[in-house]
Amino acid sequence: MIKIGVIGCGFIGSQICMAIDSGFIEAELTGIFDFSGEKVNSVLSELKNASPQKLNPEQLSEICDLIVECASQEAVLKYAPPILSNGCDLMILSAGALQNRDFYALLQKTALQHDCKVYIPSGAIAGTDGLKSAAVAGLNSVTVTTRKPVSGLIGSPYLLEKKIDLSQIKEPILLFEGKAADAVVAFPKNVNICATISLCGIGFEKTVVRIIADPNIHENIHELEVFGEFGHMKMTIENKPSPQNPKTSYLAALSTISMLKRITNPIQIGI
Ligand SMILES: NC(=O)C1=CN([C@@H]2O[C@H](COP(=O)(O)OP(=O)(O)OC[C@H]3O[C@@H](n4cnc5c(N)ncnc54)[C@H](O)[C@@H]3O)[C@@H](O)[C@H]2O)C=CC1
Ligand SMILES: O=C([O-])CC(=O)C(=O)O
Repeated sequence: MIKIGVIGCGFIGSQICMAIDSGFIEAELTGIFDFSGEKVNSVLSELKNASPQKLNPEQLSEICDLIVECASQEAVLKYAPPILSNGCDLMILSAGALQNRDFYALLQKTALQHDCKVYIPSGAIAGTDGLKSAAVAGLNSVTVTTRKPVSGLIGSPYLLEKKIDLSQIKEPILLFEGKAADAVVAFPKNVNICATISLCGIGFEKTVVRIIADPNIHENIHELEVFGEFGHMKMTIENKPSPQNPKTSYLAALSTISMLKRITNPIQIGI
């Protein structure tokens, strides 16, 4: 059975641990890590079957086949290179960290050298299958429009830096319009999907991102619009936010669980 380690015991991490614990993902939950001991203990207290060790990321990578990062972009920057250097596969949720070209190249080189893989689930967006296929023939434009309730945006570096107070807004506001490379830095906990879309399509410099704060919605709504040689694609997804972390959509955890099921199954369906 594949040995899995989890970094980050928040919403997504706890959902993965539960899915392994229940047997829905056929794997061994070998170890977990979070810089909050409270979060680690909270996950441990909910497990019925698995008994993962509390280990740091380097220790995890010595005994696991695959580590799932569901912590933060900083965690990816710090832990991904040593994990891959230990020959351990890595699944990345905080995909915005990959906007740095040198870092992306380092991960690619390290993974190749140590014969391991980096997996990026589709997360809170849909349409990555069609986008990847379409990219083969060439794309003209890719635009992501993200609309979130105010509670899902509060605390973002962009709002703090620009001193934008959303608490009293009554109508939707366009907060950001620009390239994905800047969006994932300005809103590191909100638009990791834009990194995933950039990597599937035309890259961080050409992917256009719009971020709207909408006080009248309760869902995280993402629209993807693509033009290319294949034709035109338009996709809208209305995600329920997780009750534990309003920034994160429930679908992000489900997509990670689905990808882990795929990896642990010898029969592969879809691209
Ligand atoms: N790719 C995608 O589509 C999506 C990606 N995300 C990203 O996935 C990650 C996890 O999301 P959630 O589970 O909702 O977050 P969360 O905030 O519920 O949990 C994150 C956990 O990681 C821990 N953590 C943060 N930085 C750490 C570090 N450097 N070392 C150790 N522990 C650390 C925190 O203490 C917390 O317990 C976030 O970065 C989030 O932005 C979220 C939604 C969609
Ligand atoms: O969960 C979502 O709707 C999107 C999100 O936070 C991210 O991409 O970082």
